[in-house]
Amino acid sequence: MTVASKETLGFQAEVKQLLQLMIHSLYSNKEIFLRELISNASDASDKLRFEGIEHPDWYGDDPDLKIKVSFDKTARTVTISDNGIGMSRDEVISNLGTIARSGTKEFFSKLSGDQQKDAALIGQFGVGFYSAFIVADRITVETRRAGLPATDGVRWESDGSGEFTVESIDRLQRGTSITMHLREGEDDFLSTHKLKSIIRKYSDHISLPIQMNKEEWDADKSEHVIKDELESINQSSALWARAKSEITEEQYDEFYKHLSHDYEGPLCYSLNRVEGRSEFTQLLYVPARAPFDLWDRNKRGGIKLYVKRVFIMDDAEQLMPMYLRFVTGVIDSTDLPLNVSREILQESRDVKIIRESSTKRVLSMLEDLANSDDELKKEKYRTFWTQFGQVLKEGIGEDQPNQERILKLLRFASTHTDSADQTVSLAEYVSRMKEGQDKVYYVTGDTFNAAKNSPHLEIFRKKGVEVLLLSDRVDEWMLSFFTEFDGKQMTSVAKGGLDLGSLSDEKEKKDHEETEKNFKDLLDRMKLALEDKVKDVRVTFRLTDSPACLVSDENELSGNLLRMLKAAGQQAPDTKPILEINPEHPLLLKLKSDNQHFDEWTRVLFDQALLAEGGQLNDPAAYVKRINQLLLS
Ligand SMILES: Nc1ncnc2c1ncn2[C@@H]1O[C@H](COP(=O)(O)OP(=O)(O)OP(=O)(O)O)[C@@H](O)[C@H]1O
Repeated sequence: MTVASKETLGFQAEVKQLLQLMIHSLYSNKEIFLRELISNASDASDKLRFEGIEHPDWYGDDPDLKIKVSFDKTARTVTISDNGIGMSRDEVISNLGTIARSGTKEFFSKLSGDQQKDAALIGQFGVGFYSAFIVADRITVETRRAGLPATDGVRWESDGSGEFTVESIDRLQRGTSITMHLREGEDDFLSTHKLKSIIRKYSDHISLPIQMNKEEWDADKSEHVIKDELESINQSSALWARAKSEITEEQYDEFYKHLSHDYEGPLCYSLNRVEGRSEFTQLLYVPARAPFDLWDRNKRGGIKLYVKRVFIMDDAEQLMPMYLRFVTGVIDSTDLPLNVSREILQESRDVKIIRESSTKRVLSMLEDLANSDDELKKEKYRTFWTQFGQVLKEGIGEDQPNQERILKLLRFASTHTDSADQTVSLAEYVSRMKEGQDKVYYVTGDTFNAAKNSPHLEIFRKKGVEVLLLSDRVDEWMLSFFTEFDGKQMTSVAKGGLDLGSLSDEKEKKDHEETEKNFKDLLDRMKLALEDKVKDVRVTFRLTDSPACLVSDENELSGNLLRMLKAAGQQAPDTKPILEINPEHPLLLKLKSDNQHFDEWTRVLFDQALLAEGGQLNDPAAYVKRINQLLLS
């Protein structure tokens, strides 16, 4: 197929929207465009280094990868050039005309129209190439993909208002040149000093040289003149390969932003060189906020793999367990082969060692925050937990060898604070346990309120025994992987017979036996009335205010888990709950002595117990009808 030499195409609707937003909301931080373009140029060089392993001829007579920044005062342009992988015509059209990225839909749905809030969101989404339009009213991109002939060059041009043009050109050198025609009033950028200082501020960590023409004072002309000779502006060594003492906080931060496309700095980081059986460097960051696509299993980011400084792949998922997928960073291995593939990674012994070591590093970083007395670190751990706690919980099932360590990092809502904030650790719970208490009690619910108001908690509140309130979707699943903490059994308050052990005294126990005998008759009749609904009806002493509640048998799935399974379209076993009644409640006392409408009352009690624990009625209309009949009787 022959392509028309010059064609005009429209931007994808989202690009137009993004451009509008960006120009208005990021103006106060406009110099970031340079960081974004240099970051892209660096990625393009990484890609060439990788693809060049198989195609060494692509380097031709231009083997030293570098980035050049220049400006032209007369034409009022700034140009950033690289000799990286470049783009073909098709790549130009899709890369610079659309946004093909996971999380795009979520991003657009979160925009509020409020400039400040949206600016933060855009930053988080990643501003990228299009940020150049903040300072430019026209952009010209000239590029040629490595490996293609000089006649396959492409020129892309746009004023950012809705359309762009693409045409074929001859281009001798491979790689990409981006020329920004500056808007009125942006002449500040036409200065060596200004550009140098922006590069040093944001892009010092870039591992290839970023070069500019030297500028020198010419005594004869009495002015600064620009020479042909080039100089490097940055240190141009991989950040993780530098001595720790030479890396500043800002450089760690900027490198993180380059890796993660986050506009905020990380929560914490850790740089280590591991020597011994396996040799590698790991620079790992925990972000301060969850990305749009945390729950998307195909999300980008994660760990970049390098072998002896050569970039190999993005998102090397073998290097970090799934439950730590929020960690961003670089692993640079000395032992892996350069032509390593994802398949090889899966089986490599070196990769296993790296993964185990990285996992331990991340857990240590988190422990350092979680166990610190420093207010700032404590606050950071709270932030971490709010953003990533639910993901970390997956580790309880996924990473048995580190389960003990992860358990100590868990934080829960609890009746101690009665707040939805998850701040209580298991160790804290244990330290507050009552004299004679030998179990860790918890309740699960669909929502925090369902858990907090569960009738099962009544006796615990009365006796002042703390109960953990669990309402994250992952909780039930997680609980199936650990049965005790610090030798204390994890015990659901909604399962099995309530055994408060030595928390009840002898007299209480005697009274209970007596009551149970007294109610035997009533229980039998209720059981008959609810034959198809329940497994058993029994007396309970766990309730103080509610007339009845449902519990499941010790070895059966809880009502909450059954509902979750059904909601997820999964096969749920057909189990019946146990109805427990409060022998002191007036409704039960009435039922005991009054035979009128016995079956209706019993059904209503059952339905109410189901509603109270967050369940749904099978036949809500029948329930309403029954209540109305009873109200009238
Ligand atoms: N200098 C370049 N050389 C080769 N390809 C490039 C270059 N600059 C951009 N691209 C291509 O254009 C795509 C879009 O760039 P853009 O900056 O908008 O997004 P991104 O780099 O993928 O993510 P972010 O927006 O977070 O920077 C890149 O993914 C890359 O494929």
